[in-house]
Amino acid sequence: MGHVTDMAGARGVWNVAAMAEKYGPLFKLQLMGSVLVVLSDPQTISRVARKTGPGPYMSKPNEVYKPLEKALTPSLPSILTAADGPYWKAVRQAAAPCFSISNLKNVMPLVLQLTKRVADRMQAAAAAAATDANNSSSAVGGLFDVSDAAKRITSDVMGHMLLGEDLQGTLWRPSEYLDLFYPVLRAQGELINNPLHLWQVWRPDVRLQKRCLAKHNAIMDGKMDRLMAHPPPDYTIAAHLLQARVNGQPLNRNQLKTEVAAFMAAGFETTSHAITWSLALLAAHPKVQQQVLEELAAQGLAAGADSMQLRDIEQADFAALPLLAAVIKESLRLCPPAPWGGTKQAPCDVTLCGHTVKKVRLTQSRRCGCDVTLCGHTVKKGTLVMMPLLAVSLSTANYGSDAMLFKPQRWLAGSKPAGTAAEGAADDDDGAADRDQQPRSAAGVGSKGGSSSSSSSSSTVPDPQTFMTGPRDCIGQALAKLELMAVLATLLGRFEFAPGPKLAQELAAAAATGQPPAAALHGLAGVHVTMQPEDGTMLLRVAPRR
Ligand code: HEM
Repeated sequence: MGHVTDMAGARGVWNVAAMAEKYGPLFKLQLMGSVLVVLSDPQTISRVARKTGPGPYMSKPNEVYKPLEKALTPSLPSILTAADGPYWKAVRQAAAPCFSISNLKNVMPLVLQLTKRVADRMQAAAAAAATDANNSSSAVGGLFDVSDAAKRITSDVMGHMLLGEDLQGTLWRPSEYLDLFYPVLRAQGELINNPLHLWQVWRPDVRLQKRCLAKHNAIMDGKMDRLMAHPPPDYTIAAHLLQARVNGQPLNRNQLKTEVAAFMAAGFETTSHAITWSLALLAAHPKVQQQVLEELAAQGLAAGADSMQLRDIEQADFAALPLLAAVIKESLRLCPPAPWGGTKQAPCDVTLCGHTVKKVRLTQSRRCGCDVTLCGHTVKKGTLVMMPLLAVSLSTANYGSDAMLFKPQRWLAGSKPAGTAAEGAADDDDGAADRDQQPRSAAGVGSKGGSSSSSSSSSTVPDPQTFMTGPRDCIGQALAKLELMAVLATLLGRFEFAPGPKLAQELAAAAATGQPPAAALHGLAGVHVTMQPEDGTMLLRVAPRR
């Protein structure tokens, strides 16, 4: 099919998505001596990821996730990377209560406070642009980096939730952690692509990455010193982790450090990109943005003639904002922050999709025991089964010929009568003629059935593949959904968002070649573990709503 490097690098996941489109919902890649099965059918993915249902449960293979452990010394497994077993279970059970509905109620005021700090900053940027005598641009509003702002909000949320610490990102104080995080993430991405990378010490980029990793390690050591000296507040994830027991023993300092780093990274990064991509997609689809505004206004959540009347969103409002929830689902579909999804390993031979995948040896020393059949194909014991979410999202078999179009109304099917204003607006924006409301084989995917126990109302339940399903699903998904709804409602009720110069240029280029706006966003994106703006920024024009 190609070279192994087709899968590596910032664009590798798009190549795998293109292969899935060409070869179907289950195909096999041979990587050196190993066989990798790639799935893009949502039902088969649910079947593989869940513990219940037909067939054996597939565990997470630690060796695949090992490069993610290299950011800290010593490199230890974390909740994110450990294979299913007593260690992972103890950490997961200890942390789970932090994401309960009752605990998240306390997080809502914090999210609002942090978002309003960002709104003040946006207001200032818009005001400065309005009074700037040198501003020759006819475009309305001030330029604002929403990617930077989103990272500041979500990292501050995690600072409080994880350690009870105010990281002051939304006060625009310098943050050593944020400055370092992206070089560290890129170093990890490089490591996944090329495990020899960190030994190539003659390369200046490798030396820089090594320095970043060492500094990141030192920051986490500092956090541990503080944690040991001053026990964190009871509501924090760290406090819960201190209660974890593995075979009767508490986590040692290095295990605790590893978990704190894993929660911090997994908790702030993905959600910040989800906010960024949602705002960028709405900037590129002004009619949908207008519909969202009308939905917010109907609930008293949008600035009108008297902006003093604007009230804060509450969790109880979420159910009355189905279009905003659908916009979030559609953004997570088109720009999944974790586009590689998850990888599992067949514990024995499994049948999937009616195909048989032969017994393999991953390494010289590991021998496989039995075969596994998936969808009628037998996947042999030891085979790695990869479930890249971007391949699920872009598959026309799953979402029809309009899979690349931003159509939030596809998630309203069944819950909204056909022909609502929202549907019309979204269709017009992408010029989509196809009004078929049902996602194809993913029709059941957005339903409550596949979501985890932490999900809230059906209107806010994203496609379960966004957060994976089963025991290794995303532990933080309820927090992520809360942040997305609260941050987006607060910002969209106050500001109008339009493309900044770079996005406008990409959109024009895409339109000139007959490509949809999502292709323009993909053109600006790169995958370094997560899908993020390749240059780290997303400049949009922001103008206060009147
Ligand atoms: C839009 C935001 C988010 C997305 C798209 C997302 C996506 C995912 C995905 C796809 C997985 C499965 C990875 C795999 O199987 O390899 C995962 C796992 C995980 N996520 Fe998230 N996540 C988000 C937000 C969060 C937040 C807010 C937190 C924590 C506060 C979090 C913490 C974790 C952890 C700890 C795991 C590993 C769970 C386990 O294996 O038991 N995530 N996430």
